[in-house]
Amino acid sequence: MSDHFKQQAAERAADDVTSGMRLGIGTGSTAEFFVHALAKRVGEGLDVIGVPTSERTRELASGLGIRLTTLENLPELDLTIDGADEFDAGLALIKGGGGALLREKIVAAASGQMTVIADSSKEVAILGQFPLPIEVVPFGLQATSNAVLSVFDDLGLPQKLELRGGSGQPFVTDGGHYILDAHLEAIPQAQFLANRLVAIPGVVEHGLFIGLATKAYVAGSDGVKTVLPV
Ligand SMILES: O=C[C@H](O)[C@H](O)[C@H](O)COP(=O)(O)O
Repeated sequence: MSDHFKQQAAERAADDVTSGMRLGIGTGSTAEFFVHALAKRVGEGLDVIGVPTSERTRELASGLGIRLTTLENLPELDLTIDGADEFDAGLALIKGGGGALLREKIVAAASGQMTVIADSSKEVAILGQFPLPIEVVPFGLQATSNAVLSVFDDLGLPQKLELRGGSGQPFVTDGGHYILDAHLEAIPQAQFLANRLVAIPGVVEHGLFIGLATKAYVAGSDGVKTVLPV
C-alpha cells in the first residue's frame, strides 16, 4: 500500500515540472517512481535536463531516456524532487536511508526549490525515530565515531552508533565514504546537533536537511496533500 502512496506523491510532483526546467533528481524508492513519471512526460515531449543524486538514479533515468548532466556542468538548478526518511512540520528532514545523502544535499542546496515526495508514514512530530545517517571518511573511523559519540553525550542523546553494513563489509557511498547510523530516538535540537556534527573532522555530511525543502507532497488514504514549511 505504501508503494501506491509513494507513486501518487511522485506523480503529483512530476505534474509540476515544466519544459526548460533544470531538475535535481533524488534517490530511493519514492524518487524512482518520480523518475518513471518524469520519463513518461519526457516521452510525451517535455524538455528538461536533470542532475541525478546517485549513480543508481543516473542509471535508471538515463535508461529511461531522461537527458542528464552533472552539477559541474549545471551548478544552478530550478527544482529538486526527492524522497525522505522522515519529515516534520517545518519540513526538516532525515535523509540518507539509501546512502545518497551527500549528493542529495549538494544538489538540493544548488536548487531554488526542493519538493519532498513521501507517503504519510514519513511524517513525524519530532525527527529521530529513523536512525540518523552520518557520512564519514574511512580514515580515522574509530576516532571520528568517538567524536560523534561525545557530541551525543554532550546533548544527552543515546550513544548508539552503527557502521552501516558492519565492519566486515561496510556500505560504501558513491563518494567512497562510510555511513554511521545513529539511533537517537528523538532529536529535539536538530540545528544544534547538525552544527556540532559538521564541525567534527572526518564527518563529511549528515542526514539532517534543515531549511532546504520548500514543499512536500504527502500521500495517504485521504489522497495527496501539499505541505508547506511552518
Ligand atoms: O539516501 C537515500 C535517500 O535519502 C532517500 O530519498 C530516502 O532514504 C527515502 O527513501 P525511500 O523513498 O526509499 O523511502
